[in-house]
Amino acid sequence: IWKRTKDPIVYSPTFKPYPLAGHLPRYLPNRNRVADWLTEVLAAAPTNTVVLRIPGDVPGVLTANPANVEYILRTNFDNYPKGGRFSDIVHDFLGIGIFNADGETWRVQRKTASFEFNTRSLRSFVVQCVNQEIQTRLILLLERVSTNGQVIDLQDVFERFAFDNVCKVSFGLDPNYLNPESTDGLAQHNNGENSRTSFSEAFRNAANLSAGRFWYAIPRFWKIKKFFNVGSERRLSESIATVHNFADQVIRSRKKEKQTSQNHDLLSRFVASSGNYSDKFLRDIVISFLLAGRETTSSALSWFFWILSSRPDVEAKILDEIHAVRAKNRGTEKCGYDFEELKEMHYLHAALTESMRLYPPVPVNSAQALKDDVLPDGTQIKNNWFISYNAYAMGRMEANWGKDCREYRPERWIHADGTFQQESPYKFTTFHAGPMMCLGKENGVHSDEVHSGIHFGPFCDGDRRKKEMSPKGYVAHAPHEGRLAGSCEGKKLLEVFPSHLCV
Ligand code: HEM
Repeated sequence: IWKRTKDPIVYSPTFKPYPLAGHLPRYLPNRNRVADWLTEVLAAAPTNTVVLRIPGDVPGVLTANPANVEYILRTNFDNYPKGGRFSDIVHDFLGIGIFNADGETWRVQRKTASFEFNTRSLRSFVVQCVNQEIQTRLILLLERVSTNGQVIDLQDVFERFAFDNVCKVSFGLDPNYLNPESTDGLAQHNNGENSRTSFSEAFRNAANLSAGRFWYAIPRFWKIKKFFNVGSERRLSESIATVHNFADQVIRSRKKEKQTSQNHDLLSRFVASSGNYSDKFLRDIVISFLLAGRETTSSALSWFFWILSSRPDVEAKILDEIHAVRAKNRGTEKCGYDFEELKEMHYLHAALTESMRLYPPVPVNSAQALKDDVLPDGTQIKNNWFISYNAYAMGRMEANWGKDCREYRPERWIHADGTFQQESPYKFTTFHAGPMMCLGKENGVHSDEVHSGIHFGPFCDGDRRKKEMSPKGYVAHAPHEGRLAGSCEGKKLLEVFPSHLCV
């Protein structure tokens, strides 16, 4: 048996599989601490890269090596689409939306979306939506909780805050999920708004249950549950149906308004663009955008405030910087910040980036090889294998960040002249890199073009974009607005939530 099953694959000497069982016996005792376990595995491997084999699944490569990451995300991009392994799992929910698309289907969405993300009008719309959400909901909620001495789940609050924002920007729709009238953060809606509430809840369930499919010890076991329509799969199909029905209604009415609409949201922009998209295609696009901005933003904010709760020194520096910028620009009495002010807050930028280095909202990202290949560190990869880069582990590799890699130290992002200094996106992979880099990141595709040397040629209209860019090319980003909310009126968010943050 041993001879017949002898594996021709070359494994890392520090991460050998068991005969037949592969790495399953190593994975099972660590399945409740996968992120830390994989960090240990990758840190011990000579090139921070290992081959993984779980019986019943295709083998794959895990890496935390920036040279390998650059190779798969940029140099040999065409050989590493998302592929069927990923797409199969999320297809029910995302369809062929940008998050789940490859090839021409991805390119079409990326082209329109990246153009729109760099327009001044969309950026102004984002600022307007986020400011409104902060002033009329978030601050009211936090103030009331603080006055009453209540305990709330801050991650839940941020999730609702992010969902309201991203719905308004993507859909032109306000679900009012962060309702200040509700002390536990749960929206209590009246009759007319019930469908919006159930849409928000259904969206949350659909996202969580779809993600749960990745974590089965027996890969594809969820397909059996889906076939019999039981348990989590039944709940998932119900949630998806609710989301889809609601989205379809909005899309139909938006198409009717097409000629008269002055809406600035992304859906209206896609409807108004020259592409004659089907309702289903538009639905897939919008759902991907909702997913893209919702949990990423709330996860980033939750970890950031959790870290700050134990670092009063960093909190004090952030507040000093905010006060200095405010005093310099327009005194202390006004709330809200514009792009130019945010750009002056280098320490705040560093503090947030450092928190996302250690706790990236998207900790793992995968692609699938189309052809056999050899990565820059010599690791062999075969056709159809998956390849994952592990952003969580990458933020904790001594080879990437030095001996103090596990320390939270915003100063590592500050240049000698006091300004924020970017890192290569192939080393700081929190926002992905290469042509598929996150569109929600400030500087959007531009920062990546600078790092990767890629020009978006066929997908971007350089002239119009240049005209519409602000003088310094800054792009709106929901978390910037959110995280400044607490400093309005001089209040410190961390005094409001001393130690009750749930993450
Ligand atoms: C802290 C906040 C965020 C983080 C850490 C983040 C991270 C990421 C990552 C890792 C990806 C790559 C995903 C993949 O290809 O599998 C991505 C893609 C994307 N992000 Fe973000 N994101 C954030 C916020 C946002 C926001 C607010 C939006 C806008 C609504 C957004 C829009 C997108 C889009 C459209 C893509 C797909 C790009 C493509 O495939 O071409 N992101 N983001």
